[in-house]
Amino acid sequence: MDKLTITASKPLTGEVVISGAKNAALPILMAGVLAQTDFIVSNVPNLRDVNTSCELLRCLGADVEQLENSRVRISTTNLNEYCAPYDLVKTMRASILILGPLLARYGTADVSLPGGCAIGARPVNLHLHGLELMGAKIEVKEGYIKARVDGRLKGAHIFMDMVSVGATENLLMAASLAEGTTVIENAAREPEVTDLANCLIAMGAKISGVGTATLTIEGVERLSGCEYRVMPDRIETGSFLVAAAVTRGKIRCVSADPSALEAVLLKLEDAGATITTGEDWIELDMHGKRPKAVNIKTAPYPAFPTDMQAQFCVLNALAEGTGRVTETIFENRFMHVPEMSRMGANIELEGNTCIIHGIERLNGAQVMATDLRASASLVIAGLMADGITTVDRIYHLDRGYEHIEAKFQGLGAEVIRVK
Ligand SMILES: CC(=O)N[C@H]1[C@@H](OP(=O)(O)OP(=O)(O)OC[C@H]2O[C@@H](n3ccc(=O)[nH]c3=O)[C@H](O)[C@@H]2O)O[C@H](CO)[C@@H](O)[C@@H]1O
Ligand SMILES: C=C(OP(=O)(O)O)C(=O)O
Repeated sequence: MDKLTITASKPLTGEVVISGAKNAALPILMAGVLAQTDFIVSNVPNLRDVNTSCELLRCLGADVEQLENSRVRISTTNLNEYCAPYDLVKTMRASILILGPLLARYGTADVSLPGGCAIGARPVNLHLHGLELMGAKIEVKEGYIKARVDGRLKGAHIFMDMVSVGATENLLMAASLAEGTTVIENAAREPEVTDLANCLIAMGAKISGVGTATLTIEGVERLSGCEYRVMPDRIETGSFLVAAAVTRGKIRCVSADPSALEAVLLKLEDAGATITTGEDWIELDMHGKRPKAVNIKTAPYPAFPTDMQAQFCVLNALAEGTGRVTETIFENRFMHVPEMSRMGANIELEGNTCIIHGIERLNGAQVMATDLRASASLVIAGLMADGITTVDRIYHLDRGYEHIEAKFQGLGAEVIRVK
């Protein structure tokens, strides 16, 4: 199994090109099921989860070509299966996003229940409840969600009890082909939801309120393919910016979107960084100084993203002062803490809050993580650790970071993949 070795680094410097966003690309690929003509998605990152999504679409009978230049072409002409099997769903939770599109277009969908994962239980009740309000008959049998509807789904008024990115995306896709108007209240406003909505609009969907907590969808009878470019990955961007901050460096992220990252950029400024932005780039300069500790509380967008929590734990572990990090989205998203402690970090965990007392440097160690952002945080920690850090089980990283070692190398770090 591949590993990454990380050597203590000089301040990171230079430019890094940001890839398309995993968390936007996956729902957009699933939306391919809704399109009656060829659909081309560009700026698709080359990631394990993208390959799994293409595999899932192929398993339904869709023709999927992964083209040069980060493009994927999807044709549903031969789609004739309506089941997302356990073997694929268990490797990628985003598979649940096939449920809404399959049901809306074909009236039938069997999707394996995803179950929990390292970061928490991750239930799907809001997805199912919304689809039931739209007229679907759903039963859970033998580990599968079996959803059926006679004719088309019907527009409905849906109030989400909690802000859920995945449920908002599933219901948005389903409502696009439903009969009548659907209103989704307390919808997630994450930029990836907005990117999906813009893609659906480009396919012919009628959606208003995009980017707000109330989405109104007037269902249409058919959606056609289009060519759609996935937004830049705000979490990849944030991860590189934190790496530059902890190494006291100066980097520029290009092909990025500063508008999607405001909460993170403000915290980096609080930590002492100078942030400069252009339309599609972000520059961070730490002026060779140690970051100052910052307090973080994760919450739905536009608040601080849970997907950046682990990276900011590392920032605080190396900062001047004490920072509190509170996780409110997932009940178990501190898998990086024991591993960081093994590297010498001074962290106390109290319920859903970490109290982190910064130290000057960590110690290299053999570490592993059981989720994606925890793994990324350990790579960043390794850059400011004396000796060598080895990060095991990097298949998690390969789910979400394209060419991670090459990108770090381009910024002057010694991050090497060992086969
Ligand atoms: C709001 C939020 O920050 N969502 C994050 C979540 O999206 P993802 O779509 O995976 O998860 P949700 O947004 O649906 O989950 C948000 C919260 O709602 C709960 N829930 C969700 C669905 C449901 O049917 N019932 C239910 O109770 C979840 O347990 C969780 O506590 O993980 C992704 C991967 O880390 C992140 O990119 C998203 O930013
Ligand atoms: C946990 C993540 O992804 P997933 O929902 O695919 O597990 C993530 O993107 O940080």
